This record gives sequence, structure tokens and C-alpha cells, in this order.
Amino acid sequence: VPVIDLDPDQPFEVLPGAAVGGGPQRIEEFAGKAVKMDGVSPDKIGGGEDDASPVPEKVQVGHSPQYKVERKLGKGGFGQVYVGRRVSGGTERTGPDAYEVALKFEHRNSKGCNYGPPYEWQVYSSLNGCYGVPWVHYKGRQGDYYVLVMDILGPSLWDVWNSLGQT
Ligand SMILES: Nc1ncnc2c1ncn2[C@@H]1O[C@H](COP(=O)(O)OP(=O)(O)OP(=O)(O)O)[C@@H](O)[C@H]1O
Repeated sequence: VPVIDLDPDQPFEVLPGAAVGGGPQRIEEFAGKAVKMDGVSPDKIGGGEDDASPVPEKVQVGHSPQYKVERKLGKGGFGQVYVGRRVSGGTERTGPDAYEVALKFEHRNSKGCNYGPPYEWQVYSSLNGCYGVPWVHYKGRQGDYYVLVMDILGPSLWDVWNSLGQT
């Protein structure tokens, strides 16, 4: 049985201005360990609820180009996904030089980020290159959000079924 190594493979970069600050601080206990928390409860924020801080208008993480954040593609249990359009350059449809990407935002107070970057990042790293899984090209933190920059996929079967009135 192949063993998948879920250790993080790359450090991520915290951009200037991304400092955690302000807001009341609390101590919460997870798995018997005291964890210092900032601001509101992660449980209340979940998958980027509307009361969380708005996602940024522009994104640049790690060594990525800059992207303008456009329409929302969807929302999951932990994060929200938007179209990102490269501000300049970008000739490819997919890959690190793509002119359009999917940007997945996960709020730093969300339940997936209790111990730092989302655990899901390790899963994406392990699955990168697998058929049907979008390639992640850049990742990092900007302001209150952890951001993944990945290939944009076509509509899911769920999206297609709904666009046809679930017939
Ligand atoms: N790379 C992508 N390209 C295009 N659309 C995407 C991409 N990634 C996510 N989406 C859209 O955003 C939605 C939310 O994705 P996300 O990964 O946050 O959650 P999920 O996998 O649907 O659910 P859960 O978080 O419960 O596992 C998806 O259902 C899909 O419609």
C-alpha cells in the first residue's frame, strides 16, 4: 500500500501587512492544549461566512503574479473560491503562467486553520499531478486569508445538473 507523506513540502510566505493583530485575544483548548485565539470564534466563521472580513480585491502570494479577484465560483466547508484574473501578462490557459486561475481563500480564524496554514494544503500538495485534481501553483497568506492559487476547472457535475434544472 503506497504511503502518502502529508508533511508540508514548502514553507509559505506571510506578506507584509499580513500581521495578526488587533481584536480581543482568548485562550481556547483544543485536544488538551491551550491555544491563543484572536478575535471571533473560528466556529462562527466556518467556510468564509459573510461576517468574516471581505476577501481582498487583489492577490499576490509567494512568488505569484498579481491577480484581480473576480466572480465567486463556490464555497465549501472551509473556504471560498473566486476567479482570479492576472493583472498583467499570462499567456496560458493553465499552469503558473495562466491568465485566469481559481483562488481559494480560507480565513485565518476558520476551523481548518487552528494550527496555522490549512491542513488541506498538505492534501493538495500530495495530490498535485493526480488526474482531476487542480494543480496548485502558489500559496501564502495575505491579510486575514490563507490563499491557494490553482488551475481553474470547468463546472462540476453538480453545477451542470443545477444549470439544467436538476432534470
Ligand atoms: N479549481 C477550481 N476551479 C473551478 N471551481 C472550483 C475550483 N475549486 C473549487 N471550485 C468551486 O468552488 C466550490 C467550493 O470548493 P471547495 O474546495 O471550497 O469546497 P468543496 O470541495 O466543494 O466542499 P468541502 O469543503 O465541503 O470539501 C466547489 O464546489 C467548486 O464549485
